[in-house]
Amino acid sequence: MFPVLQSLRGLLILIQSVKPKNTQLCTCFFFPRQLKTGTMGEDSSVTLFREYLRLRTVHPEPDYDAALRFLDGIAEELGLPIKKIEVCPGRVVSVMTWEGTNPSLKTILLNSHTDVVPVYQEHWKYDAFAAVKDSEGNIFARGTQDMKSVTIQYIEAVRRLKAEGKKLMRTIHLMFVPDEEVGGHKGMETFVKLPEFQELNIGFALDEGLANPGEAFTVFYGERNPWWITVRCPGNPGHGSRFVENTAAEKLRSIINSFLDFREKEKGRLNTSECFTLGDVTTVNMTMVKGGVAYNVIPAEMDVSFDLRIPPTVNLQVCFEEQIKQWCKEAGEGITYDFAQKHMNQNMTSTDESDPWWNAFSTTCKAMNMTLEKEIFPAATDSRFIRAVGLPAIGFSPMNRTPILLHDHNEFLNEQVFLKGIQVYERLVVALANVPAMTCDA
Ligand code: MET
Ligand SMILES: [Zn+2]
Ligand SMILES: [Zn+2]
Repeated sequence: MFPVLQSLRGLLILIQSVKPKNTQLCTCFFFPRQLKTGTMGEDSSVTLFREYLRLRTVHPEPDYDAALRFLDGIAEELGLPIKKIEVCPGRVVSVMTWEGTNPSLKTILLNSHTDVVPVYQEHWKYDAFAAVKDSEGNIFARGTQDMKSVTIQYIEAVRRLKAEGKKLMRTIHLMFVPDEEVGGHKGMETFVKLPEFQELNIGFALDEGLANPGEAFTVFYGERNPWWITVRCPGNPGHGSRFVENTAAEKLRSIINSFLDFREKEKGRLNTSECFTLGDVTTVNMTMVKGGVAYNVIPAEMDVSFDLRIPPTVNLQVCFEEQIKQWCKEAGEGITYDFAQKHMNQNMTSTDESDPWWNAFSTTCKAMNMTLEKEIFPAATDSRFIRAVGLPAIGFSPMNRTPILLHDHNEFLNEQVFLKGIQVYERLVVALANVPAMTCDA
């Protein structure tokens, strides 16, 4: 071996060993990000993605300041203005804007949330915030699928279009929102009601979707409604050695049975119908139980919580809540319930070929030989608040040939899939921004 090369390698190993594990060398001080190649021949978009994955915007205490600084840096690189709106104390929405040639037209929103859900680190192959890339190009980190990939893909698509000197007709807003993973109360739910949201003059929105393990890409035109409910069962207390009447536990059992019997029925409906996906049935999961103070004291109250996800086609107020009331009545006296989430809006976005937004979206995908599978989103995203104010929104994360691993251990995304997604957005952004003026623009 040439001694020079050998010592260069030695130097690199030395640098690698003194820097914190898995942090980036190149983007920090060796090469500016604009270069096509980042770390060790890696595409600079991938390097940026990995850098973003390392920010610990994880609940219960997300480092939102780190994300805000990161996004500020990007806005500066891209030469785009960035606006910050503090919707609640410590909860800031940032909006980066690329103005179109006709700024009076309705705009296109590219939305993404900056927070991620917690991890069980002991179940991960690698540090969940190290963004390790294995020999197959799979990048492991919390947020690779949900949804830091999409954030960086939007950014990189816009960066490339700008670099090509493209001018788009409609204005593009890239929006970065906190707290999606905890219900959006201090994020999108509040923001859509503010004048600053109105001022964005949005005509159509893209937000997150899900990976598809096959060749196709899944797109979501509606969502199930999340209902998070706690049922409180009061009862007579007493000594643990007696047959006390009317106990909390007996009521609790009845409630649990009612909810879980319904769960079985819905599971059966999903499994027996070929044309149903998860978004077409109601899921019920018992997620928390509380009550009791000692082995030999019959408790005065026992509470149980459920996570329900209800398809937009179910009559929520009349049928569903009545059903819950009935179950409570059957279970005994004094049972009450309250909601931590009770989304009622059931707006869906048109996927009719005559709809100009959908037409632009779907024909662009077709032109790229992509197959689309249209579904109802089984969980919940910030799209529900966008649709609730009457705007069309499509949930889409360009990840095919990828197992669905959001919120799971060892969440990953392959770098080739990630890179392909940037090209997809490049085409989609152009198509959507150039949808001709229509009646809603007036
Ligand atoms: C119901 S709040 C949404 C939080 C998360 N996105 C979920 O679907 O669970
Ligand atoms: Zn998400
Ligand atoms: Zn999520």
